[in-house]
Amino acid sequence: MKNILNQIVEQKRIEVQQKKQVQSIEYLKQSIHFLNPVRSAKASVLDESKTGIIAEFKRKSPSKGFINENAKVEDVVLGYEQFGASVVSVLTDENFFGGSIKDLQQANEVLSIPVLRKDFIVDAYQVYETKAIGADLMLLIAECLTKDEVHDLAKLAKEIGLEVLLEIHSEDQLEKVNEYIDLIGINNRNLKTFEVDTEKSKQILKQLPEDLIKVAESGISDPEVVKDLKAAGFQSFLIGENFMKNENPGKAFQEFVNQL
Ligand SMILES: O=C(O)c1ccccc1NCC(=O)[C@H](O)[C@H](O)COP(=O)(O)O
Repeated sequence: MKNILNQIVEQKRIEVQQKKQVQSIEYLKQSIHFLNPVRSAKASVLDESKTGIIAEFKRKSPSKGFINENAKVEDVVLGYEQFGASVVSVLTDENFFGGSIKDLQQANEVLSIPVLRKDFIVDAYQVYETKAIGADLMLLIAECLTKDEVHDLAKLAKEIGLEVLLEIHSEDQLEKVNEYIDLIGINNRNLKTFEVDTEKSKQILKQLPEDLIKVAESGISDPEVVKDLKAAGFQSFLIGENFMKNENPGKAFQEFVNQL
């Protein structure tokens, strides 16, 4: 049986082919020449006046269904920034996460901190698109890409001025790390069972390359876990649902940060 990631990627490939019919890759390439340089996520995570948290705007998910369907992007992300988020992550996948490119553009317009495009990138077209919509960094998921694909997509991203977060689910995926990766994330969520185990991040931590920013991802809902992961050596924490499940995610973020 296909796991959820296989299903998402299959759908994503169809989507990308459809997009190419509407707007050519050549058009996208031309449209990125006049864009501003990126706001560095690496620098923002290392900035000690901030929390190291990558706070996510997430309307729904395959594991939880609707979390906060009608949340207003600007209100949420400005709350995140005001109370010390280092980066804001915006899901742009529509089918499985209820996100959109418009959500990312709206976030980008009001934020000073870097914006991560959270999607399932499998084609160079999406890398140009990520730059064209104004994101500062993009996610690559090792589980759904070959070593060569990770290399080529990350290299292209760097050439056009994007930073790259590579997400891994297990130690054997570390062989896909290359010189174009800026941040490495360990996803605590098992994509077959949706169970989260925040201890998983710690188990792989010691084997991560020294020079990369280390991000613990998914299932974090307790400030004590952040403290523990920080003491273990993580510099950054990607958190979505725990904030988004509240009516006022920005306020939930503030209360969480006050406990750190
Ligand atoms: O969130 C899911 O259910 C999910 C399912 C399949 C693939 C990816 C999924 N999530 C993407 C993410 O990486 C999370 O949104 C992110 O790490 C934040 O996680 P959380 O704090 O648990 O919302």
